[in-house]
Order: sequence, then C-alpha cells, then structure tokens
Amino acid sequence: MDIAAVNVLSYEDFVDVFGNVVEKCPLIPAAVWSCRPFVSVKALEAAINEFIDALPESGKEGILRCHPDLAGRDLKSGTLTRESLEEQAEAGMDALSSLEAARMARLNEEYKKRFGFPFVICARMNEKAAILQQLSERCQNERIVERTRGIEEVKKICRLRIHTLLLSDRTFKL
Ligand SMILES: NC(=O)N[C@H]1NC(=O)NC1=O
Repeated sequence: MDIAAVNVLSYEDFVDVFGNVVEKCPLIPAAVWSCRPFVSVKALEAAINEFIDALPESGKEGILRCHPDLAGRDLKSGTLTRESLEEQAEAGMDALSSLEAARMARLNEEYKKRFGFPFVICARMNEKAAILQQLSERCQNERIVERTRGIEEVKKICRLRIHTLLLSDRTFKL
C-alpha cells in the first residue's frame, strides 16, 4: 500500500489499518485521519508525532501506560497485541533465562514505582542485553527525562509499525 492508497481510506478502514501503530491508542490515528491528504509516509508519521507532542503531560503518560511491560504479565498470559508480541519476540523477550526474567521483573517494578508509568523502549531496535542495561540505567533518571525518553521510543515503535504495515499483505486486502 502506498500513500495514495492510504489517502483514500475511509476513517473506518484507516483506523482498522493504523489503529495500533501507537500501542492501544486508536484515538491517535482516528484524530490524524482528518489531516489527509498526506504527501508522504513521512508526513503521516509527522502528523502522528505532532498530535502526541501537543498532548498535555498527563496524556503522554497515558500513552506510556498503554504499553505492556517487556517480558511481563501480558507476554506470560498470551494477551499481548500482535504487534507487541512480534516485537518482544524479535528482541528475545520470550526466551529469557530465569535469571534474566527475574532481573527484568525486578527492574520493571522498580521503574514503575519510581515513575508511575512503564519502561518503554523500541524492542526491534535493541537486543536483550541492551534492553536490560538501559532499563537499569534509565531507572536512575529524573521523571521528566524519562517521560520524554519514553515518548521518543513510542515514536520509533510507531514508525516501524507503519512501515511494516505498508509492506504487509494485510493492507492490500482493503
Ligand atoms: N514496554 C515496552 O517497551 N513495550 C514495547 N516496546 C516495543 O517495542 N513493543 C512493546 O510493546
């Protein structure tokens, strides 16, 4: 699917296709649909990023809170979204040793306790060891630094999801 095809989607189809480019936040593509026509895929990404940037800090934290923990409860219970499952598997989050899993769980809890939102990182751009290291380091940051950093990661995840969708067969069926 190219940008010309994206531009002619009804809002129902647009939300159907792009509804989870920001994890569990279909409101974002639903809002951004009204910015059509997009001159390019980059322009679609920019519209999403601008919408996110315009949110109050509570809204940005809300976006972070819609993200499942890495190697967390949803992975164990099989309730991750398709996108998140693929990303977590790609980073090896479904194949942690018991030691790594215990460390990840402890650090995830420490992070959430300190900031009130979960640790978010673009799993497809990081390997297991880098994720654990960043989680440990980022626990030491100030809250405002982490809110900004988490949102930067959300935008990276979003960009990769859009690119995956536009290359996949799924979107051709519409
Ligand atoms: N917590 C967190 O970073 N979650 C995610 N990261 C990612 O790439 N996919 C996710 O679901």
